[in-house]
Amino acid sequence: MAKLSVGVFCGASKGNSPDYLDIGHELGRMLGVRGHRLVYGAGGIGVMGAVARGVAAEGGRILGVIPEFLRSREMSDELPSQELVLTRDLLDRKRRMIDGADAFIALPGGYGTVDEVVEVLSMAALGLDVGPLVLIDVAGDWDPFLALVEGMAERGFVRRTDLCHVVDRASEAVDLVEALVEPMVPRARRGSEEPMRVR
Ligand SMILES: C/C(=C\CNc1ncnc2c1ncn2[C@@H]1O[C@H](COP(=O)(O)O)[C@@H](O)[C@H]1O)CO
Repeated sequence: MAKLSVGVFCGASKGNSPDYLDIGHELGRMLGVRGHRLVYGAGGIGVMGAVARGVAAEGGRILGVIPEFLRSREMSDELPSQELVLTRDLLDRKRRMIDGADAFIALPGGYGTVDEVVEVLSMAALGLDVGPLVLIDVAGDWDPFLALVEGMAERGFVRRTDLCHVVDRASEAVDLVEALVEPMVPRARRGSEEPMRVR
């Protein structure tokens, strides 16, 4: 199996149940064990931090991408060692993460997570070059979002409602991205900024 760069979108908050941090950490561990590189928003807090620490616990590789203005707010003391790209703003971060990943896994989160998920879905809907997207559902988290998409389709505003996959376990998500990316030619890495190492 080729080693992938997997973009993970998830909350900078920890949610209202320990399950969110647990599944984030488990996802990170799975990525590390399978030798995939985590591409994420460089957070040391919330579910983002749990995913990164999971990867680090298995000695995995991490690329963090964060706008300068979020560094002090989201990078925290518990941030594991990683390569870091600093971006001008959130839009630049999103572009860099999407261009730098072969596939995407989204855990529950807030506005930032939904923004990133919608970006990938709308790119796929337009036929642009973007990796497959798998959503991990912990407690019905994605149901309202999926209902919104179904509703838009029923009203004739969305043509495809099959542009992402939903699973409820970290291992299923990793299995699925491996299966979805394997038949494809790996995407060319874009972006020219040299990452710096932190910690
Ligand atoms: C403000 C802009 C766009 C819409 N909002 C966001 N876009 C991208 N990233 C965001 C946005 N709001 C928060 N974030 C960051 O995403 C990460 C996860 O956030 P969550 O809300 O906890 O899911 C975290 O790093 C947030 O800071 C203009 O481009």
